Amino acid sequence: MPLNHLIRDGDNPDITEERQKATFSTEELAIEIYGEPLAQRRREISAEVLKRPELLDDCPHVFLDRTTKVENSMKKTVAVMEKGSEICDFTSREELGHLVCEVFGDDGFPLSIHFVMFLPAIQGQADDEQAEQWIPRAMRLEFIGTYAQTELGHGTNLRALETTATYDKRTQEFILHTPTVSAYKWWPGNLGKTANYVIANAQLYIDGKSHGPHNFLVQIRDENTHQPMPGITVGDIGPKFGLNTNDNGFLRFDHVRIPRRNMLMRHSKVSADGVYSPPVHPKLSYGAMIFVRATMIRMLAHVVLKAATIAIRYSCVRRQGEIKTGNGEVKILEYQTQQHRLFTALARGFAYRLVGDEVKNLYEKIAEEVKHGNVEQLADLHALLSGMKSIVSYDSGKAIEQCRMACGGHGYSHASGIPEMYAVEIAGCTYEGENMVMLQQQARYLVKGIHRLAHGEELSTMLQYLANTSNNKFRIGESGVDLENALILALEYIARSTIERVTARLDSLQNKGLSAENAWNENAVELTRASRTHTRLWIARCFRDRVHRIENHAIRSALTDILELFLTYEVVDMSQYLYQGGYANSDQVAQVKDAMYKLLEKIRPNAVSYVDAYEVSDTELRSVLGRRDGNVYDNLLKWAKSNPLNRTEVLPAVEKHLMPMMLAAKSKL
Ligand SMILES: CCCCC/C=C\C/C=C\C/C=C\C=C\C(=O)SCCNC(=O)CCNC(=O)[C@H](O)C(C)(C)COP(=O)(O)OP(=O)(O)OC[C@H]1O[C@@H](n2cnc3c(N)ncnc32)[C@H](O)[C@@H]1OP(=O)(O)O
Ligand SMILES: Cc1cc2nc3c(=O)[nH]c(=O)nc-3n(C[C@H](O)[C@H](O)[C@H](O)COP(=O)(O)OP(=O)(O)OC[C@H]3O[C@@H](n4cnc5c(N)ncnc54)[C@H](O)[C@@H]3O)c2cc1C
Repeated sequence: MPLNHLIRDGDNPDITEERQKATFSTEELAIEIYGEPLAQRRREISAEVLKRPELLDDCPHVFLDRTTKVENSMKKTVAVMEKGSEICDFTSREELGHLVCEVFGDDGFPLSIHFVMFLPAIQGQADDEQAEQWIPRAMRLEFIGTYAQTELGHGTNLRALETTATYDKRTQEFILHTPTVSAYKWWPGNLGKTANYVIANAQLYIDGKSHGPHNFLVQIRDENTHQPMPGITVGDIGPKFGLNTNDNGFLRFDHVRIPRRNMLMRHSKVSADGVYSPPVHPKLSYGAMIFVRATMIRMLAHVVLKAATIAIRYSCVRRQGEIKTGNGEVKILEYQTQQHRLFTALARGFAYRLVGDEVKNLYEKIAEEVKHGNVEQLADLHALLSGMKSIVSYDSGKAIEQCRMACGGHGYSHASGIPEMYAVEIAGCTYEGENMVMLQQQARYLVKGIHRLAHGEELSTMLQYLANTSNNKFRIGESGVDLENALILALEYIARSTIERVTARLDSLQNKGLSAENAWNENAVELTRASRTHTRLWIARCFRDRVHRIENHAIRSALTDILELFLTYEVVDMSQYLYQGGYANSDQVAQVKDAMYKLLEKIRPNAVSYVDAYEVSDTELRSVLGRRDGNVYDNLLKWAKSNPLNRTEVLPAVEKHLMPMMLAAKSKL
């Protein structure tokens, strides 16, 4: 029985040869990633989808115009809702998530924000009576909802949002209003053409006094006719870099009245006679963002692992050039440069995927406490997620782009599937908080940590390494210090010294009389760097702990290679910081590089098996280059021939424009 369970007859022999080299069971690695029941259910769901043409695309979706893409996704949504429960358990987020990936891919679908933000916002922020009123109807899809916070003029600075919700005591209603063009809601997913209700974030006014942004449930389209409600102007914002199947929208309220009980009142309340009760923590109305920041990590990792699957498989069936003259053309994966760009992407994908599980679990634990009024750990969670969403979105984007370029010219074609993946993934740097802004949110927390330490106050678990000042010398190669430990300590030093340095500079500027705000802005770039080093350390530690917990020896060993590659790559990438304070010398950094290159060689025979074990079906991958069977060239030709420009030998446009021009040119002779 081969260790790689994806070997089939008729596959490209070059890819079969790769699978025969596996040194671990791909099935066991899949179980480690997904857990046994889910690994099995995912395969069953993928097989069921293949049997149902109504869930599959008639042609590659990149050949379609935007209107057809949107229509297709709506048609398939109905098919999923009608038949989906025969295929998967709708109460399991994991199973449903997998079905959605199979059927819709990455580019969006009509219910994405309904499930990802609208429902979570109600679950976290509605009081029990409101939850009872709204959640069952929303779950049954009697209507579709979205989350409308960002405005044309403001997305980051939420305190400056202009939409108002003014309480009218006389009628016990809120009046939602868009006072200026810059106050139009702009960007919410599925707002453009789909949603009936929005959770609108608006400045609450009672008796002329502002109480800051709060969330309100507002009906924007009739549930039966889908026409905009009175006082509502709504539409789609137009084509974007990616996510064009999603109808991101604009929205204007013209004095729209809603009942008092449409303000989400779990945390803050307005009584019938207009008395305002504030929440136990001022930022609890930002809960839906915290939820998405926590869950998006795994989603971003998933895209990296898909891109790595495509590029690694393709690199084993693509032959070009010789390493030793006369020995014949080699698989491009034999080149060290190719291994370096692809295996480091693979390592980041695995790290973010497994760490993403931990982040999700931590979020669920703290969210439950917050629901019961305990907000003690909210600041830690907010800081962690601000850093995580920024590092993972940006570094995943770089990894995906490396995968695309590693496929040469064919990577630039939509046949590879990677351009669309990149376009979707990179949006994660912007949505749920622009990365530079979020990194600074975390930097506030780090600077406070250094100040607490200086005052002898206790540090949260996450920051305790800041007190480890005895870690001041790189211990790579020393007897009794293994590679992993030396690298983790190096990452701790990088983070600690960077945070200390920027805090000292910040303090000294303030001591010289600069205002706190100006001192901050003068150090903003370094503060974001400090944030990055801290988050990369947190990911490294969390990934290491996760790998150490694996019981299956062969799988732990396979993932240890990936972990060590990840750690060496992170240290090399940030090695300039190791020289500050004389922690390391160039020979020691060269040792880390050597270890990294050895790991590339070690990982090479298992490369295809690592991505096979992640088990993304061909349906979901939507890539000619990344096909499981490795039969790329025949299928590239088929893909090109089937594109709409090839439907006729002579394009009507050629007949209409170019032929007359050429005829006219000839007639002038
Ligand atoms: C399942 C995965 C996802 C699937 C996705 C599917 C497809 C992908 C497609 C599309 C994307 C989908 C959805 C996208 C949705 C959106 O983008 S919704 C809009 C998101 N908008 C934002 O994220 C806005 C970013 N801005 C902010 O969060 C805040 O304005 C900001 C934090 C920048 C500042 O807030 P402000 O009120 O001005 O606060 P201060 O700077 O004064 O800070 C005061 C203190 O409050 C702390 N704090 C801030 N936010 C929080 C929070 N959320 N929780 C806890 N604490 C918070 C802050 O740290 C300060 O603390 P200290 O005073 O330092 O102690
Ligand atoms: C694909 C996609 C889907 C989205 N979906 C939704 C949705 O469903 N619902 C919703 O409400 N919104 C949604 N958004 C909006 C999104 O949340 C915002 O675009 C995002 O929060 C960034 O805000 P902004 O556009 O105002 O950027 P800006 O804040 O204008 O950023 C522009 C630049 O200014 C910089 N900048 C801004 N403020 C500061 C500061 N204080 N310090 C330093 N630099 C700063 C930024 O770093 C950035 O470089 C979506 C956006 C995208 C791209």
